[in-house]
Amino acid sequence: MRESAAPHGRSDTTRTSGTTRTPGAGSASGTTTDPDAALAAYGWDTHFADAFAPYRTDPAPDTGSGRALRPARVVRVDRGRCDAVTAHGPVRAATADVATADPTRALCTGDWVVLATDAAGGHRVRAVLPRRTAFVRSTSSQRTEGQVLAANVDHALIAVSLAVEPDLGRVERFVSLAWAGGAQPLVVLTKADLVPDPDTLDQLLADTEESAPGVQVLAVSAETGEGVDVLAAVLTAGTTALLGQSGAGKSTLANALVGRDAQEVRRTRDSDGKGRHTTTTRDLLPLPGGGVLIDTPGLRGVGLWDADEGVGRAFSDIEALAADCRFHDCAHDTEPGCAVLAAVDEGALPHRRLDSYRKLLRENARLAARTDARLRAERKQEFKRRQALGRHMTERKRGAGGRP
Ligand SMILES: Nc1nc2c(ncn2[C@@H]2O[C@H](COP(=O)(O)OP(=O)(O)OP(=O)(O)O)[C@@H](O)[C@H]2O)c(=O)[nH]1
Ligand SMILES: [Zn+2]
Repeated sequence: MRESAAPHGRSDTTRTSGTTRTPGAGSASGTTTDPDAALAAYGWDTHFADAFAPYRTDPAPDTGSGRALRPARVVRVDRGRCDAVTAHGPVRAATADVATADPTRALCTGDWVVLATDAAGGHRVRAVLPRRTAFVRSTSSQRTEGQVLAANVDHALIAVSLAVEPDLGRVERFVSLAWAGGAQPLVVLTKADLVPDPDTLDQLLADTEESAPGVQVLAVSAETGEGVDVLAAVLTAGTTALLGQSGAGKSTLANALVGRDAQEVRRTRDSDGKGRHTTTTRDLLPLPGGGVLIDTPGLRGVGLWDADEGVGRAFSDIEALAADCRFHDCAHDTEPGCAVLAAVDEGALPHRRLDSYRKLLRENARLAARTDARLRAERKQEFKRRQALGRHMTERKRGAGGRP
């Protein structure tokens, strides 16, 4: 809602909050900066501030230290712990309190959480604020299940290398995935310096635009810097996730956007944190001009997950044509009066694109069928476990004479 509210204010706070904190600033009393402003560099906005409000008034008696609960954004998750950033810098926190058997609800990069700190300086994630959006993918064909890759992503930057002819089917897949994840896609043709002929570059841009209706397509070169400023300006608000095949130039682009200096500053600042951990925010990078970049390894190879609507949006041109098919359940295959096939015959719609649409829908349907069965079985098991646990607890209480 207030997405465009204050990119400038945001970038200012990024700089001041990033460089003026000194070691030991963790003791809340010495803080003069508005914590909300410091967190804005990591994508904090009124939406999350509202979600956090009930915790803010909570004096957190259960921490036993009198310390207030704080908001933090998750940078990376590993077994039982996560790296997160707070208004006062990076922390490492235990995640046992928010453990869940449902992989689509598991804590992930980009989540905003409620952090409790005990008297000894130990941090725990107490709760996860409701996600605005989530990127979920299918993991493997054997154990079909959704895995959250990134949460609260506003834009998806799809990097496609111009070192080879762009694979438009892959562009379509990523665009579907972006929409399915609730993010606005943006296609970036990287390594533009490798296509010196402007006419060829224009043609490649046009072909890509045709495969991604309603999506901005930009050409950039990290090598020459061409287009990087334009891209940075597009990313100033909200959180952007980097998607794209291996070798597409994502890391190079991230470096160009973040700037080498910024990364070095961050690295030295990481050592300010308590303990010996070498927390880096590599997966969650505040951009110097505003906005946050999420670059997690998991996002790099992608399968669809519950992406029906995403595919529909990525192929909005085909879905619009389909409204004119004679049969409302037309498969655009051999049906008479098919408006989609007519558009292909007229040359208005590339056949390649229709094939790609069908393929992605089929793939998604296959996954959905497999998962439904599995999820049902899992929920049943979970229910049985809880029931057994409930019985066990009651029996224990009785056994110890602790009848309520
Ligand atoms: N000519 C040219 N080469 C580039 C450009 N950007 C990246 N490259 C090269 O492309 C290769 C891959 O770049 P990376 O940034 O590592 O690609 P990536 O997408 O992060 O790859 P993964 O980490 O495997 O996912 C490297 O050899 C880069 O030097 C560019 O703008 N122009
Ligand atoms: Zn049809």
